[in-house]
Amino acid sequence: MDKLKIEGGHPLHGNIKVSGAKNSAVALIPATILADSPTVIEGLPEISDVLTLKELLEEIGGKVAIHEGEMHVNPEGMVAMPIPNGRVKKLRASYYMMGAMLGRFKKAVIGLPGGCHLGPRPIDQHIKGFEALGAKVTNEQGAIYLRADELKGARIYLDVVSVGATINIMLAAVRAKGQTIIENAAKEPEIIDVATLLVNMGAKIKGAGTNVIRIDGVEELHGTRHTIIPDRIEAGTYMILGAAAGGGVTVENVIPLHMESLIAKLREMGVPIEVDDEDIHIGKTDKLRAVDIKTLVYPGFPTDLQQPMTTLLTKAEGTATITDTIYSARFKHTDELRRMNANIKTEGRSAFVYGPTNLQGDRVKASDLRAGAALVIAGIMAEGITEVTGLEHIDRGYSDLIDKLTGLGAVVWREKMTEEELEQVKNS
Ligand SMILES: CC(=O)N[C@H]1[C@@H](OP(=O)(O)OP(=O)(O)OC[C@H]2O[C@@H](n3ccc(=O)[nH]c3=O)[C@H](O)[C@@H]2O)O[C@H](CO)[C@@H](O)[C@@H]1O
Ligand SMILES: C=C(OP(=O)(O)O)C(=O)O
Repeated sequence: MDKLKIEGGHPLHGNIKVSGAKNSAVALIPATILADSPTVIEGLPEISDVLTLKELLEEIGGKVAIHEGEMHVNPEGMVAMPIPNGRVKKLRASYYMMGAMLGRFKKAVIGLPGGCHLGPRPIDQHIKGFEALGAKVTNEQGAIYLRADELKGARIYLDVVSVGATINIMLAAVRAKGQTIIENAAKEPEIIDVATLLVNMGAKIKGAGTNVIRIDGVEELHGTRHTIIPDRIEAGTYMILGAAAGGGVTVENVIPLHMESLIAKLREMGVPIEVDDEDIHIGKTDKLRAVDIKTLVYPGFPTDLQQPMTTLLTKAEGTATITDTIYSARFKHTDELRRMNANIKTEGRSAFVYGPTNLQGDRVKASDLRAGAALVIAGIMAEGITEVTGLEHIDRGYSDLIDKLTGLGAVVWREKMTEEELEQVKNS
């Protein structure tokens, strides 16, 4: 196992290019199961979630190759094999195998999904949707069994706005008989990306990106070629990094419309920002103002950027209140930031950051993916050396992290952990 070492205090400048979106990729890859002929997905990020999903497709008989950021999936040999816990536990998005397999085979057996520990992550709305389409869903010894004689379109109202449930129901409904209407659907850009792939495969979907999605089921889908959208959370992470340690950072390969809530908050803090067609330039700032953040469903402020933003707010003048309305327990990063000299209190679903403070390098542990991003930014801002463990979380979502950061002038490298350190991590 590796740890990340960061020598803080070096100002960053230059250009950094965003990769394809993790939260699209993890749904697009299972979606390839629904076609009867090969699909190519272009612009994939080099992250462990993509590799785990490749293995899951192979487990059910798919032929999958990745070459220069392109994934070629031949679904012809796929069968409705049960997928036990092992790999499924490594990521949350393995739940998209449920919708995709149900859509193609009308049955699936899948272990319960894993992913970041952010407090409770129920999948009741996914199951409600599958049942409305005619599937019988049971939970037997830690695995979900889904079976349907046939899937029939239905009107499904989501009790909570959920990205995962919206996509999963869409995956199952595209090959159901008749029309499905998803009401109170999530509107995230990743949903539009998945719908675009499905439509290019021959599906009939209207309204993706609004809160009502209409799907007219079709008998079969064919393979296609699809380019994934840029990762708005990776882009946001580097914009925040630019504001934290930048002497002028340009984030390339961005869809600026996806970044509006973050751009507004950074400007409110006093960060100079210039927006071009596909690039966002973060100017140099010496003084930042504290702002309040409330995470909301898209187009509100994304929960996935709440943790990196907490780090930036340690540098801002005044008190910032951060409220996570999506994941109430997404605050494990604050314990680690406190070790680095941040002044943060948490209460219920809010954190209060009292700034400015100068962060000091320390040994810290990433408890989840975006906590990892928050700690990497903290290490770059801090005085001295920071060591970050828990890299398996960061590797799930940040493509070429070290090369990208070094390209901006950061001093960051990976080192093997000693036996003693491994023992400490095991016991912590
Ligand atoms: C793989 C993927 O795309 N993950 C993203 C997805 O996660 P995830 O799919 O877990 O998030 P959802 O959008 O589905 O969930 C949003 C909220 O609804 C709740 N809920 C969800 C489903 C359900 O059946 N019942 C229920 O109560 C959740 O607990 C959460 O409070 O959206 C989150 C919110 O943007 C992001 O942090 C994750 O990065
Ligand atoms: C929480 C995240 O991922 P996942 O839902 O895959 O755990 C994330 O991308 O921030």
